[in-house]
Formats: sequence, C-alpha cells, structure tokens
Amino acid sequence: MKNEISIGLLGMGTVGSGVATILQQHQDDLRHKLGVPVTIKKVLVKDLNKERLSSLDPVVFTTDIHEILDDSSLDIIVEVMGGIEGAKSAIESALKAGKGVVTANKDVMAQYGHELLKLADEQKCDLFYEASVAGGIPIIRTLEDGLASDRITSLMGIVNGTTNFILTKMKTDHMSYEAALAEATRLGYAEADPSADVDGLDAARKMVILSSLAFSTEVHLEDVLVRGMKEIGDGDLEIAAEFGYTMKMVGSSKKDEDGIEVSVEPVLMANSHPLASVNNEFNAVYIHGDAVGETMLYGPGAGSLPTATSVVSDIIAACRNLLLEVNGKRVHSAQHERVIKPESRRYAKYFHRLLVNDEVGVLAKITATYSNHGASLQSVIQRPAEKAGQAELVLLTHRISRQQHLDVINELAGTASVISHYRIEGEETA
Ligand SMILES: NC(=O)C1=CN([C@@H]2O[C@H](COP(=O)(O)OP(=O)(O)OC[C@H]3O[C@@H](n4cnc5c(N)ncnc54)[C@H](OP(=O)(O)O)[C@@H]3O)[C@@H](O)[C@H]2O)C=CC1
Ligand SMILES: N[C@@H](CC=O)C(=O)O
Ligand code: NA
Repeated sequence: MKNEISIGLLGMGTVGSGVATILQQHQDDLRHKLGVPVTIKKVLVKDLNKERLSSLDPVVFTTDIHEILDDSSLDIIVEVMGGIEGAKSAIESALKAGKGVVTANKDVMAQYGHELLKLADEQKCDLFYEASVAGGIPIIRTLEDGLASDRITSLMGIVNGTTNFILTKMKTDHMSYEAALAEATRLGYAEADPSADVDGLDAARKMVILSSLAFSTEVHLEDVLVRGMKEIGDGDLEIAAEFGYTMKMVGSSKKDEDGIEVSVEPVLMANSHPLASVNNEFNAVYIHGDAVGETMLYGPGAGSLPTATSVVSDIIAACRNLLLEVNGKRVHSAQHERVIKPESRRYAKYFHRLLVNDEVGVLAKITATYSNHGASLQSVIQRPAEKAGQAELVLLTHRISRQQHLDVINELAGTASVISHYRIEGEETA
C-alpha cells in the first residue's frame, strides 16, 4: 500500500497554478478522502524565471520534460501545458511508463482521444480528461457514470466560455468585440491562440469529445459543421432580441435512425430556453436521454480554479484507483458504427435577414424562392433599411432541412443580399 501519491505537473499557467493551489489548500481534505497525502514533486515550465503565484519550492520546477517523464517515483502525470503534438507524446510516454494521466487538453483528446484511450486500456492505466470540456462542470463523469443507464439522443450546449463571455459583454455592456475578447484573454479564459475560441474550433473539439461519449461512436473533428462568431452581422444581436431570441454560440449533437449530426454555430436561442440565460464565461450542457428526459448541467466553463477543480477531481479518481489497484478498468471502445447525417436530413427552423430593393414584386420573388425549394415560411417582416429605396426583410421558416436552407440562401443571392442567417433553437420547450 502506497503511503504517498506523487504528481508530475506539466504546465503551471492558468490551469496548472489552480491545480497547485487546490492541492495545497485542500491537502487535509484530500488526505481524509484518500488516506495518503498527494504531493506535487515536479513541475514543467517553459520559463524558469517567470514569477509564480504558487508557494511550491522552486527546486520542483524544471524545463526538461524527461526529468518528469523518466522519473519512476511519479505516479500521476497531469498535462496542463496545452498544444497538440508535444502534449500527445508526453501523454503517450507517461502511459507507456505505467503512470496515470490527467489532462485538460481538448485539442489532443478531440484529435487523438480514441487512440490514447486505447493505449491507456492496453497499459491498464487511467486517462482522465474531465477539464477538457466545460471547465468546472462534471459533464464527462455525468455521461460516463451518472447517465450510463440511459440512451442519449441529443446534447446542446454552450461549451466555450470565451465566446459566451464576449456575446454577453457585447449585449449587456455594449462592449466592442475587441474589448470583450481582450478582457476574456486577461481573465485567462481564452486559448493561447484565441482564434480557436472565436472561430468555433475549441467548441467543435469539445463536441467531438461529448458526442463520442454520448453516442459511443468515434466522432471526428471533420464531422462537425462549424461556423464561428465572425458570421454574426452588425445589429444581429439587437434584432435577435426584438424577435425574442438570444444569440448564443451553441454546440449541438443529435442522433436518430439516420445517424449523427454535430454542429457548432451562432444560433438564435428562444429566450424561454434555459440556455438563453447562460451568461459570461459560464457553460451549460442540455441533455436529452430516452429515459431521463431533459436535464441540464451548468457551471463555469473556463478559468483557473473552476477548471482546476475538475483536474483535481480526476487526480483523486486516479489516486483511488491506484490505491485499490484497479487502474484502467473502463470501457473505452465505441459500440456503434459512425454514420453522419447528410444536410438533407438535418431539420431546424431558420432566421434569414435580407436587404432588398424596395420595389414592386420583390416580395413575391423572394417568397417564390422559398416555395421553389419546398421551404415553408412562418413569417415575413419588413423593416426600414438605412438607405432610401431599400428594405430589410426578416423571414422565419418552419422546420426545413439544412439543404433546403442552403439552397434558398444560394438562390436568394440573385434577388437580395443575405445579411445573415441563423438556425433557431429552443422553441420546443417554450
Ligand atoms: N484556461 C482555461 O480556462 C482552460 C484551459 N484548458 C486547457 O488547459 C491547458 C492549459 O491551459 P492554460 O493553463 O490556460 O495555459 P497557459 O498558457 O496559461 O499555461 C501553459 C503552461 O504550460 C507551460 N508550457 C507550455 N508549453 C510548454 C513547453 N513546450 N515546455 C514547457 N512548458 C510549457 C507554460 O510555461 P510558462 O509558464 O513558463 O510559460 C505554462 O506554465 C490547455 O490545453 C487548455 O486548452 C481547459 C479548460 C479551461
Ligand atoms: N478557451 C476555453 C477554455 C476552456 O476550455 C473556453 O473559453 O471555453
Ligand atoms: Na468538465
């Protein structure tokens, strides 16, 4: 029986320093829960001269990753340094050396998760990654354990704290996009390269991880339809509000007899839906299961201590397994074949905002375009445009396929200029 668990920490930035803080401040509780102390023995950083907030002994810091990966006295490696290839290779080396691994790295888990989980299985080691999706929310554990009894049919979530923070600040404080992004970066929410946040890639990676787990299928990044924040047009947040919607960057994943569909895009969320009131850096995942019905998890999606909470909970899980000698005893292999739905089988309501010349017959031409593609309209509203002689039209469709939506948008380009277009979500529960 071990009398201490030793940790090697790869990275001491936003998340790593939170991990060190929690491990130090909660040491008594951890000792009570596990029966042994958990100690950070080595920490990898890039710059030894950087000022650190932690009270760790300076001798634990190193810039040589081999000093950590080759140290046989370390039981668990915690990867919170980010990046892809270097982090993946560190995780592989740790697993091959028989160590447990905890990571917050969604980039690696989305791209190589299936491969690494298989390796962990073969090595009889743990690989935990709760912090990789929705920072402080125990969503991975919920899907793996809490809802293990159910068959999940859909997941819809705000899974990127940075973009949710930006949208909230733009709407409620009328902050500019640039100022809100700078603030999210200052607060440690944004990725090292924030284009991953604003272009939707970070959320897409998280949806790959969640969809793979929820549907026990190997979902890949290229299966995710992604539209970033740059698609949001001037004035769209305000117009969305006029129509009873809130603009949100939403990850959505559904499964039915036709297959799986996964997307990340700005959507118009009905104000009555709980996801419409998830603000700032908070995340939420709304799950539908055959048996449970609807359930939602809510909490901080980014930031030092919230994310570190998930990392430390994973450390505790790995420690428990180590002490009980039951590491790596989880089922990771996908149960179902991967079938991705074509655009013609993905149904939703859509919001189209157009600019037209205000002349006789234009409305007839526009509505004819919808009829040509069998797309039924729920309402058409004319609004004044800035320029004389022009009018703005907002058209809301009934449920149509994504293919019909794209065909309409394509054909409309001859008659109108399409200012913006969004999927509408959340009205079913209104
Ligand atoms: N920030 C957040 O809210 C969340 C982040 N994540 C994920 O957690 C991981 C860490 O993120 P975060 O803490 O924000 O990142 P930071 O950039 O704040 O920290 C990275 C740390 O790793 C060290 N590091 C990076 N590359 C190397 C290298 N090649 N060699 C040695 N040390 C290196 C840096 O050293 P130095 O300090 O010397 O620069 C730094 O201490 C990422 O995968 C991220 O996606 C997940 C959920 C939330
Ligand atoms: N940049 C990410 C950090 C957490 O995963 C986000 O904003 O959600
Ligand atoms: Na989580």
